[in-house]
Amino acid sequence: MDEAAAATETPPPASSPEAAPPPEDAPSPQAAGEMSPQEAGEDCVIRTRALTKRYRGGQLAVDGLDLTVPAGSVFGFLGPNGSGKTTTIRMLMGLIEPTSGTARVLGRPMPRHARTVLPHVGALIEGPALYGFLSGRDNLLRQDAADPTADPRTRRARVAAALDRVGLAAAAGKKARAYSLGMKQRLGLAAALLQPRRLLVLDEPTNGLDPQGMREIRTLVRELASDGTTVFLSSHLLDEIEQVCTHAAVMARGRLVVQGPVADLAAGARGRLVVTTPDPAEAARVLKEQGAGDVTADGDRVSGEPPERDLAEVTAALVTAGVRVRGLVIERASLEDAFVALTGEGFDVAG
Ligand SMILES: Nc1ncnc2c1ncn2[C@@H]1O[C@H](COP(=O)(O)OP(=O)(O)OP(=O)(O)O)[C@@H](O)[C@H]1O
Repeated sequence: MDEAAAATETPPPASSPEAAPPPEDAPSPQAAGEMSPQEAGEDCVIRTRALTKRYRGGQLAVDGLDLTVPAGSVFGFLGPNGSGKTTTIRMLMGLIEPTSGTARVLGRPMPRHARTVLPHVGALIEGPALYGFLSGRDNLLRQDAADPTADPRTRRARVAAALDRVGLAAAAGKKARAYSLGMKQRLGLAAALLQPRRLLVLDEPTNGLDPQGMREIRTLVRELASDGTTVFLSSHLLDEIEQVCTHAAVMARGRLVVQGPVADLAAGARGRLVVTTPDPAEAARVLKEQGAGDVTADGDRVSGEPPERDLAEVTAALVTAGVRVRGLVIERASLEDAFVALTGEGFDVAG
């Protein structure tokens, strides 16, 4: 934990107000192997090439990552614990240096352009740093005061608006140590929203929250995205990504497994044929005979990989064999199915 522990978790504020970085990078001396602005793509909010991080202890945490996050997307960065998500986010935010490869955020190379990029990025990384003895409002006032790009004249109004946005207006005067975990997460989000942002980077924003708290954060993420902010959100929860994200990248053991629109990723995996019947043993036999793969029976539910042939034939074969069919459907593949199909392993690795 040496290097990361030494780094601040909150991105360093810029030391002088600077204009929004244009997507086309100003001509600047570029290191060999760095992307040209054209390559970076104007509509990409985050783009990495062969991004790699090996920690001092020798752990290869991120291995040759090529990530492309389109502008306006809610991008889910998905992977089991230890797959390299936080390490990637730390590199994107300029908190740690990559071992090799490049990362561009808002069209600019990081960490070199951190001072111009970070004022346009709201980040919530590994839980917000809060002063327990201060109220939620005072925490935000203090954070805003530490940001040289923030206008002090509008500070109170912006803090009030951010608290309102995350549903903490009524609890604004309460000491942060009395906040629930969900309220602390929301306060962290409010801190990320003190200024208009082009990109929000949220590392496991629903971690440790109860289902209600998770729903609230998800709703908030959707609202923020509908305002045009690109949201990059890491999670180890597949259904969370399916519910809230337009795009996703799947990581496993430091490597990118797949990325793209969520609908396409799930469609890449075939659904399962599910037969509901009081005759599961006979149904399983017929399904296997008809070419279904990986047939399993659970109570009155028999499922398998759909065979190539017409389902009408499968249904007829079941009926001919005397199987009483109550239902026969193809269940839509989930992102989890896609993950399992792509990696050949379950999702709860090292959970
Ligand atoms: N500071 C560090 N020093 C050495 N190894 C580290 C450090 N931080 C993380 N690692 C290792 O790098 C790998 C990737 O960790 P990382 O935290 O990036 O994964 P993650 O996908 O974010 O997982 P989690 O959800 O558990 O945070 C893990 O094997 C982890 O043990």
